[in-house]
Amino acid sequence: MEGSLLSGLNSGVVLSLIAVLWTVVWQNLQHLQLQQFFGRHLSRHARRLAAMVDPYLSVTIAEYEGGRMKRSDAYEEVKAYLSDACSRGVRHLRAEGAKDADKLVLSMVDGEEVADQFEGATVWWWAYSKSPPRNDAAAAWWGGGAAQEERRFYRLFFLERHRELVLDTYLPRVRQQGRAVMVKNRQRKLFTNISTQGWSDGGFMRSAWSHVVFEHPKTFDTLAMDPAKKKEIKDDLDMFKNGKDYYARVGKAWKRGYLLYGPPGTGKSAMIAAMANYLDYDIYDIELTSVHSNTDLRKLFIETTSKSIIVIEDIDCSLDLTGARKKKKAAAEDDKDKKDAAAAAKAAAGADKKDTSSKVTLSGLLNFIDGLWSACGGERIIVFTTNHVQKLDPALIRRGRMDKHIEMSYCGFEAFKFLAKTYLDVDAHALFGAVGDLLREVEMTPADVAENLTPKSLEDNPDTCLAALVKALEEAKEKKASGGNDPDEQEDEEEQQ
Ligand SMILES: Nc1ncnc2c1ncn2[C@@H]1O[C@H](COP(=O)(O)OP(=O)(O)OP(=O)(O)O)[C@@H](O)[C@H]1O
Ligand SMILES: [Mg+2]
Repeated sequence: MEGSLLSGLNSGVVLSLIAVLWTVVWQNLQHLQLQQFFGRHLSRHARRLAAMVDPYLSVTIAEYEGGRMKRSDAYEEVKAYLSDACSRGVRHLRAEGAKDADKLVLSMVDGEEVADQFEGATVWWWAYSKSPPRNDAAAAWWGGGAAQEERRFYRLFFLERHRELVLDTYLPRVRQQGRAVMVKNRQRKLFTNISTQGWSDGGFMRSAWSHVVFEHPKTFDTLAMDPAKKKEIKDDLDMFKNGKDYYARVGKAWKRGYLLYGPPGTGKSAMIAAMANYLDYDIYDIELTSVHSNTDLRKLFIETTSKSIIVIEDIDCSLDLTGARKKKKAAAEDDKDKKDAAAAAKAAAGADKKDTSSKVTLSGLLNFIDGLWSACGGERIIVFTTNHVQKLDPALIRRGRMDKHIEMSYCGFEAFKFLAKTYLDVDAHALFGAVGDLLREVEMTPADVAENLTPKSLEDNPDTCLAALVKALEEAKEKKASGGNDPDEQEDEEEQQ
């Protein structure tokens, strides 16, 4: 018994060695471009030979599935599972940061192998990668265009007599445990899209997104807004998060659109951060101006993972349908800053160029939100923000696409009281009445109120901070009375002419 196990193990190691050698030989053949000459015959014979002597089976799990469109969940799960298993037996490891700042998540580097035990059976995991081919014909087969990146794989070897155990019990267990490890080590991420300029030239990026760890401190507890409105939003988010069965029952894709609109500084971006922290989701922040076609936009979408918030900020400024406004705004700003008409013309020309290079259209965007592709994955929230809701195409913001419209408005008395509590730790004060009256007369954003309430020196206290706010509000009121114009309104007026 022991002998057969030993011989089993030995032949396992020998066969793995043969597999490794074969890969090296194969890669070199490719390298020498003799692959077409020998490759097909050799690989067929080798496979036949292996089938005669090999009592082992293998399962290969590739990093990408569906061509190169989607990262494989199974691959990530196996990687996470092995990160627990492999720190024991592997000599060469790759390390990534973990949720706990002192810890590292380890995985095998390519070419490493690790054995695992399961209900008396031994299996071996082997990590390897394939380099992109160097001739054009093979490159086209590889993934369309001149693919630049390696492909990574895990291959599992096991004895034929363990086929059922491994396929029916072990592999599902690996995926399950992998998911648990992923949750344990999960750091929330803030993704942004890489410019897609290179894609259409035939190049290929490993991922369309780059990311940093998401560590925004804003939560609903520190977001000043009407408590009733805040509760409504939190309830809506809870319903969404726990709504898997509901969405399946009514036959809708598990996603929800939010439109946040309001003047600058009213907390739209802050609200997105609070939503992500509340739901424990990742954020994908799409910069539409660096997406060059509808196809690229779709690719971006497919690469997002579930449990995420997809954000397009200032949607009115990024789409073709408001291109004219953008040019006018750029020109106006330049005029104001530099008093230089030539520079303004140049800026407008620059805006022109940008518009022609970005081919994302309204219909592309609509498709992105609720086309057939949008149903893949699930559990995604899409958020648009804008300062000018009235300029958006009604098709874009109709219910079903943007299900919930949230107005982020100027600071009201309730929001002020909240900010006073957060910033100064006061619930009541003699100046509250004056602030309340002034807030009814003048519009001030929560960002400005918060700034006035922030202590500026060690001598500052609630009295001085509140007095500073009252002063700022009075100044704003005087300005309003003397006819000071809001630049946004001015711009709107210009446009209407
Ligand atoms: N309601 C609020 N409660 C607490 N802080 C707020 C609130 N609104 C704004 N702030 C603070 O003001 C600053 C600016 O807010 P934010 O960036 O969210 O505004 P915005 O609406 O996204 O503006 P823009 O339209 O210019 O992008 C942030 O530091 C934010 O924390
Ligand atoms: Mg913002």
